[in-house]
Amino acid sequence: MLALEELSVTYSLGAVEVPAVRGVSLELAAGEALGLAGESGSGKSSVALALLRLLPRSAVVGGRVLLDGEDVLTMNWGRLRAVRWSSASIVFQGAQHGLNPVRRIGDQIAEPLQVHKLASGAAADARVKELLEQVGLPAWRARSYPHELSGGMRQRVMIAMALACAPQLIIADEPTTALDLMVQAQVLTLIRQLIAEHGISLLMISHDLSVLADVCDRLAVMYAGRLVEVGPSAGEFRHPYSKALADAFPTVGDPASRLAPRGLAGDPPDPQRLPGGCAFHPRCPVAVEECASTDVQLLVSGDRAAACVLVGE
Ligand SMILES: Nc1ncnc2c1ncn2[C@@H]1O[C@H](COP(=O)(O)OP(=O)(O)OP(=O)(O)O)[C@@H](O)[C@H]1O
Repeated sequence: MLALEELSVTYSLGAVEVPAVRGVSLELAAGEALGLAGESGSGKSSVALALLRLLPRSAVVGGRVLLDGEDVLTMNWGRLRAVRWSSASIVFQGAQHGLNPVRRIGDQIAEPLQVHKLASGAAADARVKELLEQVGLPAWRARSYPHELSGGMRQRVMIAMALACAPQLIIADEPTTALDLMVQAQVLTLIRQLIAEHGISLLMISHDLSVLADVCDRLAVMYAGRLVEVGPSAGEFRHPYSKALADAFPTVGDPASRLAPRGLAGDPPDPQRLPGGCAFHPRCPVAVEECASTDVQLLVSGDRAAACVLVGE
């Protein structure tokens, strides 16, 4: 249903070029949930923004984004407007910034319905109530303003908006990062239920692999703008970076794992000064000489692909 082919994003800041995404190829089947993981600055949000063409045209320097076979990057504005919300919608990190503080919740949820001429008047009101109930909020909340809701409730409203036009794909960028742990668990359960009930595909982005593994069928791990591993959520990671990232977070449902010492030494590289060879090699606990010179591509073996000279075919 969704295919990214060699997607590349480079931000130009005057004379400075920041290569944020470097040749990312990924596929997402109908009804599948795919998690995109990586540390801050690895390029995850740039992928999400490029997907719905929410970046300046000059930033997407290469590749294709095929949604049901149609390239989002080259479609005309009319078609793009139709695709946004109704084929694919996005739930951003930090819901409080996504809602208009001076408009009632119900009016904001109804807006995509009206723009896409799917419902207006009483029919839109009825759909808003239905959507609020689907995300676990009482229908009377349609009359509330964003400041009258908690962070978790506002994130539920964002999810209701994303569902409004019954899209095939929802992109959720760190949907629970700004929430406390209890509310985070509730929102994750809600996302899981909704995608299963409505057969929606999900691209969920997070730095937290344990959260992604809890919701998604497959995981893709990014480092310095590249994919370093793609494979099923169940099963062992092969790339040393994915392993280190997985070790950096406690496992959902395993309280003992919270007590173990965790962390990943060093910092991600500056995109303007990427190390030669594998970009992870200066931090890699198992790097060999070859890693400094070999820029290895993703190698598929079984149901998993990893970009590491030590993993092999
Ligand atoms: N508008 C921009 N102009 C210039 N550089 C940018 C811009 N947006 C992102 N970058 C840079 O691109 C790289 C990738 O950023 P991006 O936000 O996509 O990563 P991320 O993995 O989503 O990180 P986070 O989890 O912190 O959002 C970073 O080096 C970032 O500083």
